[in-house]
Amino acid sequence: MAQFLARQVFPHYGAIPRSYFLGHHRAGLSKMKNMLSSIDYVVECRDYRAPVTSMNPMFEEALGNKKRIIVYTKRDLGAIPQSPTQIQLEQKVRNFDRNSTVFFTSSAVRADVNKIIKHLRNDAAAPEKLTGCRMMVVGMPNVGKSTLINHLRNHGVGKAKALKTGGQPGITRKIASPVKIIEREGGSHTYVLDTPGVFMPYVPDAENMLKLALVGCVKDAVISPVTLVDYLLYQVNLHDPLAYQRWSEPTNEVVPLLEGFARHTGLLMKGGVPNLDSAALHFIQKWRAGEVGRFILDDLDAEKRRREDPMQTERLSMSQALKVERTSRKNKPEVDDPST
Ligand SMILES: Nc1nc2c(ncn2[C@@H]2O[C@H](COP(=O)(O)OP(=O)(O)OP(=O)(O)O)[C@@H](O)[C@H]2O)c(=O)[nH]1
Repeated sequence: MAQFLARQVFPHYGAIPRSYFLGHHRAGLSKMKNMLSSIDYVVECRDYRAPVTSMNPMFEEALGNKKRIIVYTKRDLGAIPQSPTQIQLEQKVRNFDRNSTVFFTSSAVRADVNKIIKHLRNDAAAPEKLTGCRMMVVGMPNVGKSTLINHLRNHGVGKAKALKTGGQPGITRKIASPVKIIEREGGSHTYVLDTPGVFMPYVPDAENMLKLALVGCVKDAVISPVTLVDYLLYQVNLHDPLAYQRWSEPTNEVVPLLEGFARHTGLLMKGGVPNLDSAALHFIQKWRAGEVGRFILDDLDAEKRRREDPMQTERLSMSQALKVERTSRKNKPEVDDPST
């Protein structure tokens, strides 16, 4: 067989929607801002598999200078534990966030969650306040905020799950009641509020929209699953073209890959025709479960170069982003909220 050459550029960015800013995102963000005066501490969650792209600049503006930690969730899905790749990429991410305290967690790994509890025991105390310390967990939809709070509560005060979690974005729609995660003698306990995931009003770069959809920040119905798998295939091939060898030999063509996958997994329609949409959704789920390679979607070296170039560092401000979103809504039929 001729040597396989992976695509170095993804060629299909054409018709990707750039917005997924739903009513409960807007309302959640505004409520967070209004509540800020009663909040002592912010935990910002980002997805480990898209550490740069899953950072929502809206939070920078909305949450101001509150004391904060950053937690990169779903660590188990972004690299092999303890591998040199994991160590290197975490170092690079830490370098981006030099002024913040940063954690990388797999919710199921006790040691990861305990490190956060240990830090918060010292750092998130408010002994002068009768109400204790009130923290808010924020982040893009589906990054694992509620799951993290459930684990903090379990490891912190030994109590069972308090919040509903799920594989699609939008499970938490309103700011929840405070959940106690640390108990202290004298009553200055630490409480956490869960918040609805908030997407950005406008994503200028179509590739970032594909990354956010792949990691699950966007509902699966918003972008065609075959397009998403095509982008995923481009990414998998850059990392390890043998990661899908159970279903296909290395290829840059999404349709033969999905046909092979559908045949192996029985996703066939009448007459044995492969069901490509269904195969695409299942293939994405396999990747999200860590079964098609564990790697991150962001190119951290390119991001470093971008940050070092002062001409490129400018980001859209909140009002600019909202303006672009309003204009694109006027020009196009609005993206429905498929979850309502
Ligand atoms: N593999 C893995 N899955 C995780 C981890 N943390 C969360 N998840 C899964 O990610 C999905 C989303 O988790 P949630 O806690 O509901 O996410 P959320 O940020 O609260 O979501 P919204 O309600 O949309 O704001 C669930 O299926 C979790 O089981 C993790 O560290 N590793």
